[in-house]
Amino acid sequence: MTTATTDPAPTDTPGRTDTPGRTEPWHPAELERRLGELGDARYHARHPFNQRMHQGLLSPAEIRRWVLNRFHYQRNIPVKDALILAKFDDAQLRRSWIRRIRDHDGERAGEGGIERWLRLGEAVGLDRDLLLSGEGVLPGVRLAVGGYVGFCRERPLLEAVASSLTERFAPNLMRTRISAWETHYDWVEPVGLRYFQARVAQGTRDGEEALGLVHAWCRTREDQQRVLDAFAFKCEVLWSLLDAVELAGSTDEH
Ligand SMILES: O=C(O)c1cc(C(=O)O)c2c(n1)C(=O)C(=O)c1cc(C(=O)O)[nH]c1-2
Repeated sequence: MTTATTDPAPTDTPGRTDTPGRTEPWHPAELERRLGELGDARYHARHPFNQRMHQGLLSPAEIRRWVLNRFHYQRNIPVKDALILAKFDDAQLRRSWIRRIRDHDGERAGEGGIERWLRLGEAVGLDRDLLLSGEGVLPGVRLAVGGYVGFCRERPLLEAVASSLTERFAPNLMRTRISAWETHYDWVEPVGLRYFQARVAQGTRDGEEALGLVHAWCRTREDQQRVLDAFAFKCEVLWSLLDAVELAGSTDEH
């Protein structure tokens, strides 16, 4: 963690003021333990759809439905990161956070995570124009993604940053996913896996950065509880997205 060595607490972080009756924060390790416990129980790695994906039980139509719907999440990540960026009043932190937008949008057309996801689409047999059109995105997926973007727009900086802490769990899930796809879905062209391969390092770095900021900003146990609540909310976003994708399968032929 290179950032947040001074006092970058934004004005919306309540710990800066003398709130009567505020509770001393937990040790950072205790906050991390609680995040870990929540993640173990509620991160979408445990969702039945992901479990079936890892066991090789998804049909090509289900894989395609997931890729198409997850594209709606992917294209909104830089939007929510721009909303978070606008809340920072510190140049160094903005400089660091803006990297997330570059990771997804690339430096120029044809690069970056969104492009890699479009190639994943092609690798599973989906035309990039279809993904870009937004056609076929399920209502529940729109609601879940809209909920995440809205949360980052409306909530204070501490909570918006904390909602990205699920990324600390993503690298392990990516490793499991890559190996499951190589084993069970060999009809997918390997170039499609590049998105997941790149996210292992990006997710690790982004998750650690967000954790460092959260530790630096939490002055009270109430702040830390807000972090846990934001994290739980984000777990629900990811879970709801997969619920919608899973449910659509019960009415589709595949
Ligand atoms: O495929 C996944 O399971 C997964 C999970 C997450 C996550 O846990 O938030 C992200 C991603 N992927 C991802 O690709 C990504 O770019 C990303 C950004 C963020 C975020 O909250 O800022 N989460 C995630």
